[in-house]
Amino acid sequence: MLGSTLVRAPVVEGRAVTAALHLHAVGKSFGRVAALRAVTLAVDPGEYITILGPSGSGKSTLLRLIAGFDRPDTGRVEVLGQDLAGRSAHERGVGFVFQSFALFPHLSVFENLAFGLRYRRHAPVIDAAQVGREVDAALALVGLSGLGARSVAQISGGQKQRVALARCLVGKPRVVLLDEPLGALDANLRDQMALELTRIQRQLGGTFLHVTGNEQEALALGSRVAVLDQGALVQIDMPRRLFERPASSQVARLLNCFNPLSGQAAGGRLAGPAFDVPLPDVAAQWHGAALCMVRRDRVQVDADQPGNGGRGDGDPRRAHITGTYLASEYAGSRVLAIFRTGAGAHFEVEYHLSHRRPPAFVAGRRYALRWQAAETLAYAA
Ligand SMILES: Nc1ncnc2c1ncn2[C@@H]1O[C@H](COP(=O)(O)OP(=O)(O)OP(=O)(O)O)[C@@H](O)[C@H]1O
Repeated sequence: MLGSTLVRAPVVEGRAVTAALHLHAVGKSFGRVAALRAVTLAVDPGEYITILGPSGSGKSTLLRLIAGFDRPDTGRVEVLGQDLAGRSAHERGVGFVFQSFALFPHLSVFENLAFGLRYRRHAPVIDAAQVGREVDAALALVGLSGLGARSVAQISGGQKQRVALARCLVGKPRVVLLDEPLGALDANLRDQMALELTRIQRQLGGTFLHVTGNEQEALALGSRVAVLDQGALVQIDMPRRLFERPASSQVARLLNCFNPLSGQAAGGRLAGPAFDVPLPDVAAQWHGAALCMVRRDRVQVDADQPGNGGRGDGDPRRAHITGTYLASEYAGSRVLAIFRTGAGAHFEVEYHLSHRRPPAFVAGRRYALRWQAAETLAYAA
């Protein structure tokens, strides 16, 4: 089977002794732009790591340095303990799946896979029967058995994505790099292919590094998620931990599921334009500029009670602000209800339809938006 031939790191008493991929303080600048700043990351064999970052955060640069398409200015890249400095892209044993698929358009699906096997510099496969077996195994792995004779011009976008993945895997890479692999697919295909990627990775036991700007993709697929911001790795954590405890307000913003409230902290409360809400206990003694992040799915919406001065329903640990309902966005199993606060900012409340349904809000009407102080995240600004 294809998976059994992938190179794995030695394991002692169930613990890997060598990282599959180890970046040591890798830095890269383009002129005055620091694309990567001392990035250090160790990826265990068999891990599926997602790298989440906004546009321009250095995701592609990072992959290009690992793949050997570009060289770091500082630091080093190791695969299974070997320093890759001075090794060309062909000699690294690192596979790359491009967002644009980068297939040879004039070749069949079979030939797209066979090409790399026959013409690679290190250990080319010349025996036609062996080429056939390896290509068939890779096509079976990605669910494309029987499609080998088809021209790549005659297959769908989803199938192209699978061919691109199979073409990478047929070379038995030690590490698989995926550059926004779902970016070119429509929403249905994206969900399907996301499941396929994790199935394939588990089946192979391979090491995958997947970069994306989509927080849901990063959280759903990664066994750990590394967050890249302005060229620096700002947090590496399991998805649940990252979601519940973003290390900074930048990370929380990137997760795209919080409402930010900036104001002045004093006396255990955060006061800002048109709000005055209790801070969580960790920030009870704070004094000065601060930022609270309120999870969209933790907000309760009720009919507003006029004249309460924004102090809420008497529970001092429960925050209360007033918002005017604007509109809702429906996204499959979720609904996002959008309100405007007294300060003119948008405040969003998320309803997961399997848990709770939104009431019938009336556009232009004022509502009370409430949450528990203990459930907010506080950051010094
Ligand atoms: N060849 C280059 N020459 C000059 N600047 C570059 C080059 N490649 C990248 N940069 C700059 O380095 C920074 C990081 O770019 P990079 O493409 O790695 O980001 P990214 O996170 O992959 O972005 P996107 O998600 O938009 O592809 C950006 O400021 C970019 O403009």
